[in-house]
Amino acid sequence: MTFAIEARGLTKRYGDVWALRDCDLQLPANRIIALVGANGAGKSTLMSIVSGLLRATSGTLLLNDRPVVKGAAGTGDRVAILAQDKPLYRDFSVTDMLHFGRSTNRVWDQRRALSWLERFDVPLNRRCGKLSGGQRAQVALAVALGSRPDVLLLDEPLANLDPVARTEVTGELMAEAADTGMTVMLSTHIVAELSGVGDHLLLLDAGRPVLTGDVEELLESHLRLVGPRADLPPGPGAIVQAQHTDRQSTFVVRRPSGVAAPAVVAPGWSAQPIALDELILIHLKAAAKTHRNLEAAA
Ligand SMILES: Nc1ncnc2c1ncn2[C@@H]1O[C@H](COP(=O)(O)OP(=O)(O)OP(=O)(O)O)[C@@H](O)[C@H]1O
Repeated sequence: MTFAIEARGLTKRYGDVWALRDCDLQLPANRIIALVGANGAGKSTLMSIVSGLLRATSGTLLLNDRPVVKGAAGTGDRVAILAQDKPLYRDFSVTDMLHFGRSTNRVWDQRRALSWLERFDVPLNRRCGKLSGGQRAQVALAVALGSRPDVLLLDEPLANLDPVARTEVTGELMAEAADTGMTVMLSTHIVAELSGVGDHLLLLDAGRPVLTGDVEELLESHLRLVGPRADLPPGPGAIVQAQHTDRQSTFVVRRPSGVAAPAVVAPGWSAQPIALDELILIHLKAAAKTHRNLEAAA
């Protein structure tokens, strides 16, 4: 199978700071990948390496099966990155920004860039410096889309958008990905508003992937089991979290893929689904506990 983005042992160190640690990743093509992690987790670093702007300390990164070399990202593949500080010229009108996009990109799709701006009612003759933060984000997105990338990397693109625009943007990006075969990787640390943002998840913690997979599959495979005090949960699955009182135990388990959730788990036990934002927080807590244990053992 060809993955849009594949990493093997990918590591990036800035002096003694490990931004990425020995990451193995396989991310599918033609999807919206939500790259989630706390501040400093390594999201921007990963995107910069994927885009060819930054060299990894060690390891390999493949884009559509071809190695990415700094300065020549995935030879033959078009990669667009939209960094956190959206690069727009304040004195340029929106139309000027599209001319700029046309003159600085090998491939340019004016219709695609324009239809994005029209879709979001961005005034074309207004100077970028006079646009709202959300409108500036839309212009930067339109310029990135105009370059017809195979892989579009968006670093915190939703931060300046209101909740309605956020949902619309992610919906439109999913439609664009379906129409064109583009893969989108979109970073965010707004866990509470993650629902519907991506169809594939990559959760980074302290430079390491701690959870990755199809969002629907992840939601289906995780269950919260509540029952009488027990050392182990009933049924199959890896324990992600265990909490106990004198009389009751609560486990969050990740069941093997393809195993349907049972209607009744075991006598006295109940099973509940877990929302995505909660699932992410549970995995982050589990990862932090593992780090603490590893540090204590070292
Ligand atoms: N140029 C640099 N020099 C030294 N350390 C750096 C540099 N860039 C990033 N780092 C460090 O690498 C780690 C990962 O940073 P990165 O910017 O990739 O995280 P992030 O997940 O994108 O964070 P945020 O959500 O805050 O943008 C952090 O500890 C950061 O301080």
